[in-house]
Amino acid sequence: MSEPPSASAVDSPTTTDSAAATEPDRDSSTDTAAERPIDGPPALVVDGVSKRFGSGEGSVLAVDDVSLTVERGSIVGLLGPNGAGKTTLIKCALGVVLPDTGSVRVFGVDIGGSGHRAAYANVDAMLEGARNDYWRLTVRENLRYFATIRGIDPDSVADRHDRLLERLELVDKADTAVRDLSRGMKQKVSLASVLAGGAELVFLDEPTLGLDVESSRTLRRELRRLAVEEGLTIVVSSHDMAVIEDVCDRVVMMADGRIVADDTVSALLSGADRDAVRVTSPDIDDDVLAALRDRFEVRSVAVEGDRTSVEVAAAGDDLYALMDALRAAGVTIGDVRTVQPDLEEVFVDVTGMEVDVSQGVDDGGRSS
Ligand SMILES: Nc1ncnc2c1ncn2[C@@H]1O[C@H](COP(=O)(O)OP(=O)(O)OP(=O)(O)O)[C@@H](O)[C@H]1O
Repeated sequence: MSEPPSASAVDSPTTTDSAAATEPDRDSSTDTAAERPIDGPPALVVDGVSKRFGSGEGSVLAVDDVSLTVERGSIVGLLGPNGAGKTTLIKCALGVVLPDTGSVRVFGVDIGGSGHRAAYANVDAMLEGARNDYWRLTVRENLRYFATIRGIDPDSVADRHDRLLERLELVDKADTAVRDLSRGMKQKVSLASVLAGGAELVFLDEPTLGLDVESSRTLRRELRRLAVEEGLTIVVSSHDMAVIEDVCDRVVMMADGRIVADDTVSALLSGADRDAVRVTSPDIDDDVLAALRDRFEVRSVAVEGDRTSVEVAAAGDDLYALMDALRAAGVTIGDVRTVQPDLEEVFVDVTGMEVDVSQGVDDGGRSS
């Protein structure tokens, strides 16, 4: 049977009682989302967490003294190149990996303390895409199953499940076995399953992996709605900049196990030193490009038919100098546009690394 393990069953060398992450006992100290007041401590407080794998020379410091607070009802994006420590940090926050130092509090409860089961009553995760679906069960049965293992009578949340199916455009597939769905559909079922039990804090690792453009848009819309209308707190790790830019209130960038930037999307974009213009003309040949490269920072060149576009870092006086240089070279300017920085460029600036395009992000033709 092709029934992959649930997110709670992620292998790790050092684990706590991993079942606590997604299959908590509903003891008297836990309450349901509806019962818990909206005010209260932050959804997540990570304080000075470090995690090293292995020992001696070959060891890896995956997370290096990271502190982070995530307010209730916010969506925080976790960005970083491969190996930056994102997944390890999430696993530390989930209690699936034990940090070497530091503490994690979930809705005010220290997960290292005796209350860890209570802490996890309202946390769930989608790690590694569609792996937490039960493929022999139908879509609706999956939702009922995941509500049940969180200690919730599935009949009592049937309306919520109907809404989720509707919002994620899964109504037509509600009675279809998950194994018969496309990869993208399975991905959406995974998300619905994570949300089915009413967890108040969810960690989503690459939630749009394998989704087509339309499905990705639907999912992003639903994530925002869940945060804004239902107060869900979401920590999303993705290489897909569109997801991060679209849905996140705030972005935390990691590199080499450390946080290297932590701000709102707009603040990160406006702080980027990225003033540039893109000039398009049929007259930009190799000689013109060489002359431009001598005097300016040429960011990219793209050739389309008989027209060449060149993106040059230029603002203020540099912009006048650029225009003068183009005129002197006999270039007829067909089109000039200012280029707004995007999150991908901020990411490259901050981490000094390229986004891994194999993980679903293309470079928008900038890599010529
Ligand atoms: N179980 C483990 N045993 C040994 N090393 C590990 C383990 N898990 C992660 N690492 C190492 O820790 C570092 C951080 O890995 P992690 O998976 O947290 O990064 P990431 O930012 O999530 O990367 P990606 O974007 O590729 O998923 C890497 O060098 C990785 O090889």
